Amino acid sequence: MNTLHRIDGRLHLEGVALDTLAERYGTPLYVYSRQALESAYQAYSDAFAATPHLICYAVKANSSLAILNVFARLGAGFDIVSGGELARVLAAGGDPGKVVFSGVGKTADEMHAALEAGILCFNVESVSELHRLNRVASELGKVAPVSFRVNPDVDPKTHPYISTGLKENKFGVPIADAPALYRLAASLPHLQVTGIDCHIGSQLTDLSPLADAADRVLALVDALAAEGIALHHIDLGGGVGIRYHDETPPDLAAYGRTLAARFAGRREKLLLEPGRSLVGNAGLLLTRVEYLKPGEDKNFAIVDAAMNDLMRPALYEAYHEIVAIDERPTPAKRYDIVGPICETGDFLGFARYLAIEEGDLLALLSAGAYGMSMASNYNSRPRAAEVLINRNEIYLIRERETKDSLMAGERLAD
Ligand SMILES: Cc1ncc(COP(=O)(O)O)c(C=O)c1O
Ligand SMILES: N[C@@H](CCCC[NH3+])C(=O)O
Repeated sequence: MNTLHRIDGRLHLEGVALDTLAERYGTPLYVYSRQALESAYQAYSDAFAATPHLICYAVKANSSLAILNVFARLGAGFDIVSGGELARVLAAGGDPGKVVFSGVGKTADEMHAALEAGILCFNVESVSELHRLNRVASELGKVAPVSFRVNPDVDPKTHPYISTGLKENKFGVPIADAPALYRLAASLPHLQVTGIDCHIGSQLTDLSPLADAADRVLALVDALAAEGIALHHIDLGGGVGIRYHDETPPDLAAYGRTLAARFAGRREKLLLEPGRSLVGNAGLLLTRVEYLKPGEDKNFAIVDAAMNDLMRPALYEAYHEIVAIDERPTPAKRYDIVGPICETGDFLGFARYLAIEEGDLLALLSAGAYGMSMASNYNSRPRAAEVLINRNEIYLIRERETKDSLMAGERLAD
C-alpha cells in the first residue's frame, strides 16, 4: 500500500499533508502511518499462514509505546533485549506470555522482572547466563523457560556492523556446543528447555542465508529430539531487509514458502522476530532547511534534523531517500544534506538533487526503524516529537523534549 503520495505536488502520508504537521508540531518530527504498520504485519501473517507461528516484533527497531500498542492489538508478541523494553511492552498492553528475551548481557534484575511478568522464553546466549538464570529462578521459586540462541556461522551478506550470526560475533553460542548446553540446561532444576533461537543479522536482502541458518537449526533440533530433548518452538529471528534505495528486499511470500516446506509435518511452532521490515517503511523524518550554503566544490543544505535524530547515515553510511515536501518548478541543484551538530559525520545524505529554498521542508524516508529508537541528546538537542497518522486522524504519540527534560535528573556537585 502506498501511504505516501502527492496531491497537487504536496506530499501526504495517508490523508494528511505533511506541511500541516510541521506547522502544528514543529520539526524535526517523526511521522508514522498506521496503515503501513498494519499492512506490514498483515504481509507477515499472510506469508506464514501455512505454518503455525508467532510474530515477536523486535522492540529495538521502534520502541515508542503507540507503535508497540498497534502491534499488541494485532496480536503480536515481542522480542525484547532489556528490562526497559519489557516495561515498555507491558505499558503498551503487550502480552508477557508472548515475549521472548534476547541479548548477551541480561542482568539478574532484568531476569527477575521477566520471570515475574511470566514471559514466553529467555533466549540464552552463554553458559554463564544459563547459570545466572537458574539461580534467579530458584530465588523466586520459579522455572524459567529457555531457548539457546545458537550462532550458526552463516554469512548474512549485510553490513559488518549488523551481522550477528558469524563465528566472530559476540552473539549466541556456537551451534556445535549446543547439544552439550541443552543437556546441561535440562539438568538444571529451575530451567525448562522450550525452544531454540537464531538471528543472523539485519537488513538481509538475500533469502539464502536465512534458509541456510534454518536448515542448520532444524538439523540440531532433530538431533536433540533423538536424544529425548523435545522443543516447543523454533525462533528464526528477524533480519528481513527493506528497500531504502535500490535494494531488492527478500520476498516475504517466498520466505514463507521456504519455511512452510521445512516446517510441514513438524510439531514445533515457528517464531519470528522482525523489526525493520514491520516499521522501517512506515515512518519518515520531517525536517526543515535552515540554511543553504553554496560552495566551490559542493553545496550544503543545513537542516534542523541531525545525526542525533537519525544516526544510521553517520553510523553505517546508510542511505535514506530525501524528498522535498513541496515540489518547486525551479531546476534541482546538488546538495549534501547535513545537520547542525559539530561533527563532520553529521550528514543525512550526500549529493542529492533537490529544488529547495531556505525554509523548505524535506522528508527522510524509510526512517521508521532504528530512527527514533537510536536517537540521542548529543549537542544537547531535545529529541524529536512523533506523530502517528490513521487516515485523516493525527495523534501526537510523543511530545518534543524540552530544555527541562534535557536536564532532568541532573544536579550540581557541592
Ligand atoms: C535478537 C534480534 N532479534 C531481532 C532483531 C530484528 O532485526 P531486524 O530489524 O533486522 O528484523 C534484531 C536486530 O537485528 C536482533 O538483534
Ligand atoms: N541499528 C541497525 C540495525 C541493528 C539491528 C540490531 N540487532 C540499523 O539501523 O540498521
